[in-house]
Amino acid sequence: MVEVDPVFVQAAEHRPKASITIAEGIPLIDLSPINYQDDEAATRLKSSSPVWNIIEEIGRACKEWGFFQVINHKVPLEKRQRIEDAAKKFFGLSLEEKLKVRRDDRNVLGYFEAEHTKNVRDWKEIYDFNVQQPTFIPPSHDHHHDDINIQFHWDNRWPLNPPHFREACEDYAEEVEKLAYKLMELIALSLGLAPNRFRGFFKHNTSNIRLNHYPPCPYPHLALGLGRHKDTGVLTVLNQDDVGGLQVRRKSDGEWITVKPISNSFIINVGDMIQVWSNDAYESVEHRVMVNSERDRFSIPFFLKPALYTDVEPLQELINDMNPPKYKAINWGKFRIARMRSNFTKSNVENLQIYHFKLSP
Ligand SMILES: O=C(O)CCC(=O)C(=O)O
Ligand SMILES: [Fe+2]
Repeated sequence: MVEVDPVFVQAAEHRPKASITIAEGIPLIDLSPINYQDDEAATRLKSSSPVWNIIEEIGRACKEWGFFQVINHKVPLEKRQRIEDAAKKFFGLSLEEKLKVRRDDRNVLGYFEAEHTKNVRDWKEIYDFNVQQPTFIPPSHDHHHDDINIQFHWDNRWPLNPPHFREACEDYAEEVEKLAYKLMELIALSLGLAPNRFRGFFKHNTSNIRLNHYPPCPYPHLALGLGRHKDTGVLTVLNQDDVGGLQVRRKSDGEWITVKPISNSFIINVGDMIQVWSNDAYESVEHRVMVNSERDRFSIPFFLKPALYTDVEPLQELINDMNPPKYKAINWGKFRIARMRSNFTKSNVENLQIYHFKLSP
């Protein structure tokens, strides 16, 4: 009998059910008609009808699910395989080796094995790196050395092993970032906005990639690889392997639905900041990760995030007398840092959420 470490045990209502529901409904979108990789001209959208069909499908998926999957996305398979391989090799190193690049209470990037979500420890180990260098930009223009400016740093910590780890990570990041910007154009169009409406928010972006490793767990009925949460950023582009375990909370009935892995696809989900920009037209949806007792699972999310100094608020074009703004401005830097703090330790208070910024009706 394996002794259960109580730090990992989920409250009864948050444990996975014995019977799982596989998602039929998560829309699968074929991006074949979108040729953003070819040349300069192709990066501008051609408004052919197949492209408009995709825009419509994306709009519907964002409204009904907050999630969709894409195939024929043009991220080269070889780059994807290289980072997957690098992740496996990195997590296969000794703990002592991995701890050399462990994140600490000043620098939030690197390896971490003790993350908590909603105050319960996740059954996983992770490695985070930021996509843009230099990664530290003061969250406000007024250069005050207040709490926020001095508490955290974002400096990538690259391990010496495996060899070419950094290169594999950076090459993949470049590709997946292009896909994320293209998806943001499509999302903008689906909201009736100019395709480049969001682009300016990412000049000094704080986007990051996370390598997740969920080892086999002796009590998968009690623990979760990653507890229920919503992604705080703008958009997530997730690469999951063939093991499965991601569950999405279906908006129509609140049921947890397992997302079936499809090879060489990406799972896309709307983050909190799209919810605010779109004034709740598109909502960020809860999801979680189940573990199993037999197989290691690996996943690689790319989190698209704005510059720290960005004030995120409902977009002018989307609000009017009939649809007044539902949120006051959220400073991304402050929001992110408040959430970062809560990831480090167990605490009794709920962490900061976008609904704390809701304006009363
Ligand atoms: O591992 C997964 O499938 C999901 C990961 C995730 O939701 C996250 O890291 O925010
Ligand atoms: Fe997530």
